[in-house]
Amino acid sequence: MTKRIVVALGGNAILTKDSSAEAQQAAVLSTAQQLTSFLKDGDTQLIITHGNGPQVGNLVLQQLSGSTEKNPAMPLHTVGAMTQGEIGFWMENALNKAFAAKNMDEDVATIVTRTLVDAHDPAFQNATKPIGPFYTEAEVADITKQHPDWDIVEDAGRGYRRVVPSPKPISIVEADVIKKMVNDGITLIAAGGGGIPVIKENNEFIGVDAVIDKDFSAAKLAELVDADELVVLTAVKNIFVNFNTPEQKALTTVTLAQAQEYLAEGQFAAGSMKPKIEAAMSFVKLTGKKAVITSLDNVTGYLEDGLGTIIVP
Ligand SMILES: Nc1ncnc2c1ncn2[C@@H]1O[C@H](COP(=O)(O)OP(=O)(O)O)[C@@H](O)[C@H]1O
Ligand SMILES: NC(=O)OP(=O)(O)O
Repeated sequence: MTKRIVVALGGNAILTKDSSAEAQQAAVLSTAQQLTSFLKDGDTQLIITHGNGPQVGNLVLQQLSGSTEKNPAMPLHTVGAMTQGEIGFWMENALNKAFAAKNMDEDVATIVTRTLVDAHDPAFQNATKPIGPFYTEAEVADITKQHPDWDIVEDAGRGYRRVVPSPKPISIVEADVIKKMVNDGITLIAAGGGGIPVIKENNEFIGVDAVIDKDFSAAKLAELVDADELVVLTAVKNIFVNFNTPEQKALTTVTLAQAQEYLAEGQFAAGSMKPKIEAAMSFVKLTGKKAVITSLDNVTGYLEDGLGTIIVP
């Protein structure tokens, strides 16, 4: 029976250290090589979604640095759309190459995707999503002078970053089109960067300035396209309780009830593992299907031996 999988790619799938186009394309190629394993059985449909935090923030900076009255900087939602094109292009090339190397004949495409959000989502009053580069404490003073309207916060001990609002996805506008395309056998890159945030007014979609968390959009997309599995690929093979302590313990199969307990205990860091587990849990709760959180380099380990953290009803 055909299986439909939505994969959410973490930051390390695209950007390691070097932000150049060459380095990001090299990272995307190595990601694509791992992803081909999902299609080995010839009976799986794959929808790939990815983050855009570093890219959208960097592109906003480039927009601002060259902006003039005749050539104004584009708003954040439109810059988000640009990153879907940018990363989708890299991913298409990489998948073509990776499939060809394995003599696999797969069509690939990217769909510029809009994600519906609530104009009254409280997230618009409280910026939480880090985008763009990291700044040192000394650089923050300078950046704040240049951009007094920006919110800048410390990001998990790694430096300071600009944060923007990150409303929760209500729906994915292109969900039905995506379903049709995967049913036609196309490996699809969709809802990149969490999707372009839009609100609906008088039957029209209007872009709003925010960056949606790709793990939440992936879960919403997986729910709307009736996916059999949601697979969140990040930098760790398993999620842990007592993470980074001597009592650290890897989680293998976890029920929703257990995951809820760990969440309530504060086992998962906000802004990193917490949104992933929340997104995974929401998919499992709403669909009764399973969600997986593991690393990119464990794709084969998961597919062949069930390794990773698997969340079940
Ligand atoms: N309880 C936990 N178990 C495993 N990893 C955790 C936990 N809490 C925080 N993390 C961190 O969360 C990271 C994943 O979040 P992040 O780097 O934001 O994801 P992304 O892959 O989407 O870029 C892991 O690499 C790990 O460093
Ligand atoms: N949009 C989004 O969630 O991007 P990152 O995963 O890169 O933060």
